[in-house]
Amino acid sequence: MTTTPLLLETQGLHFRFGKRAILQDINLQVAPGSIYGFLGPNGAGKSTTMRLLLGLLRPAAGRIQLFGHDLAQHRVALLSRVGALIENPSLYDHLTGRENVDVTRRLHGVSPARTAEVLEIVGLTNSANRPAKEYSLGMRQRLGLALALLPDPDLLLLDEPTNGLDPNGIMEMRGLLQRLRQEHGKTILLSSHLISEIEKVATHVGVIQQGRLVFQGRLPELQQLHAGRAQVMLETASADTCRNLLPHLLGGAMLTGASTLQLPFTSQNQVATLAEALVAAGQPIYSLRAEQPSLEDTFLHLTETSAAL
Ligand SMILES: Nc1ncnc2c1ncn2[C@@H]1O[C@H](COP(=O)(O)OP(=O)(O)OP(=O)(O)O)[C@@H](O)[C@H]1O
Repeated sequence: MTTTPLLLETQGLHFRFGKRAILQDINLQVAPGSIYGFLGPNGAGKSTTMRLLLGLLRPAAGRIQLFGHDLAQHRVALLSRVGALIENPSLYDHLTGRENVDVTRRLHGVSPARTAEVLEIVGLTNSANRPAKEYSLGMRQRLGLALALLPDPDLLLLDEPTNGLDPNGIMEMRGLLQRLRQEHGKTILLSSHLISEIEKVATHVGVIQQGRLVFQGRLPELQQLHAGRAQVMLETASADTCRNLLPHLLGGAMLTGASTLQLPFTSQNQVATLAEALVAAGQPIYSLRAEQPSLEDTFLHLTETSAAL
């Protein structure tokens, strides 16, 4: 996928809970400086993968490499360069945002000046003296991120960081992730079950379905794959008649109703040629249009294809 050395790589990662295979042959490739969107429906194995990457679970087989080194052999040193937000952050509700950061800062042995820095990065400077119990869910997530940023990690692992946030909270988190990448040089692996979320922020995407990676690449590659799924929709009097009259143009079309046909879109010229041929054959055109399925639909298609394999 990339020629630069990878910041995070898994090779043939397998994991089982008891006899049940949860992850199979996961080969993640996360390039430095990327925002890698780890996308999959609920239960696909995103959280389990994150836990493996953090050394919280042990793989049944396979290797995890962080910063070019084997996690199993250099666990403590490598994980000291990783910040994580895995579930809702555990905060002391009666303490202020600043006090919450300070407690964790002392545990990390980081300099006192870092507290104000991380609060500033996550945009909580103005709310730093309010108790955490007064924070919105979005502010709590950002405070959790501030804690994760204390040791200035190179890699951030964020499991569904926008889950449960309102649209405003989602936008703030998105802006924050972009700043962390662009201004602070962080590499970010973030999971989500919503492609609409990933699409707005990720540079790379990995799609996981039922414990298998079914797509991995740059976001434009996924979008290209998506563009290739555009369809021509035709509404006429008799779909069957049109198909019989124009086998060279409509032979591969799918009947979606007695009067509707659908076929893969190849070019604008294809649509124009089809319109001319229908008119020449004396068939009415009630509507003829190229239609792009939603990106959500492509994502589902990817996962359905893999399920069928
Ligand atoms: N402790 C456990 N014991 C047995 N099975 C588990 C356990 N934890 C998770 N699983 C199963 O592992 C699979 C993957 O779960 P995981 O939480 O990694 O999925 P996910 O993609 O993160 O989904 P979600 O967004 O719903 O958390 C699911 O089928 C889940 O039921």
